Amino acid sequence: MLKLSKAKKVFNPGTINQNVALRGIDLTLDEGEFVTVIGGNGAGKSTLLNAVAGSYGLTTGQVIIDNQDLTSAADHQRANLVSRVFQDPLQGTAANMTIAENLALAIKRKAKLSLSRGVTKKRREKFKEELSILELGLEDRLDDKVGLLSGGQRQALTLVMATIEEPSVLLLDEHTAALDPKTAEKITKITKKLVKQHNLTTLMVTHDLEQALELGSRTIMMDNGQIVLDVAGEERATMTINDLLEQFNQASGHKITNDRILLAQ
Ligand SMILES: Nc1ncnc2c1ncn2[C@@H]1O[C@H](COP(=O)(O)OP(=O)(O)OP(=O)(O)O)[C@@H](O)[C@H]1O
Repeated sequence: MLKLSKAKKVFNPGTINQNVALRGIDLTLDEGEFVTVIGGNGAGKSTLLNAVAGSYGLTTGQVIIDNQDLTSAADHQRANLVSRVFQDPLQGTAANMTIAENLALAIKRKAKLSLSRGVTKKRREKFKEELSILELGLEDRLDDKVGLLSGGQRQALTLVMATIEEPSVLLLDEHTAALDPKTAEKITKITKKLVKQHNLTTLMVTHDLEQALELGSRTIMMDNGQIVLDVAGEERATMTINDLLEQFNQASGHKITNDRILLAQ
């Protein structure tokens, strides 16, 4: 469960560069709920994820995960609860380590075991099992260096690393944006499978409106540091991209300005 309560973030307060990035966000994700987040440039999407991850503190308001108030906890203190996958497929994995060693590191973060103890026979079986979900054949390449993998394979591995220990909250930060369309589609499918398999509470920022409606069960749109639209259920299930853009225009009073969304249309 994730709950943001009256979350406000002001950058450079009291200076000429003061910028209110979040204007009192109230957002609750139930256990296992998968919410997609869209919005224009500078709407506050990254700031929202950063606030959950603890990359920086909120100016006011609260972040609650599994009924624990983590508002003042730093990112390393939230590492056991929050996993995040970034846009760059090279960011989440260590190129000069093997697939098995990378996965062992992901487990070690929680188990506090040494790396050598991390790659046990039993764990190799678990890694194989997890990797087979991807249907990329990585389960047969446990001892290959990650640097040998393609961008898409690395992002798929990053997703397994982020989900294998079943974090309380999974944050996906435009994690398919840097991939070619075909690979992005594969990673989208893998995301769906892994989130379902582990029943993860997930918040995903995307500029791909089709993906925003395809994944998860609820979509929120942000504008100027606020949630201006929150759709789920039957309404969302029958929604087209045009409907979504139209509703955004009505709710925000202007057309969406996001270079990447516009390029993708
Ligand atoms: N570290 C920072 N210092 C000062 N201002 C910041 C900082 N990070 C973000 N901002 C400002 O906060 C606002 C929200 O930014 P944020 O990056 O969250 O938007 P976004 O919705 O992710 O946009 P985009 O889609 O363009 O990446 C913007 O006005 C941005 O300039």
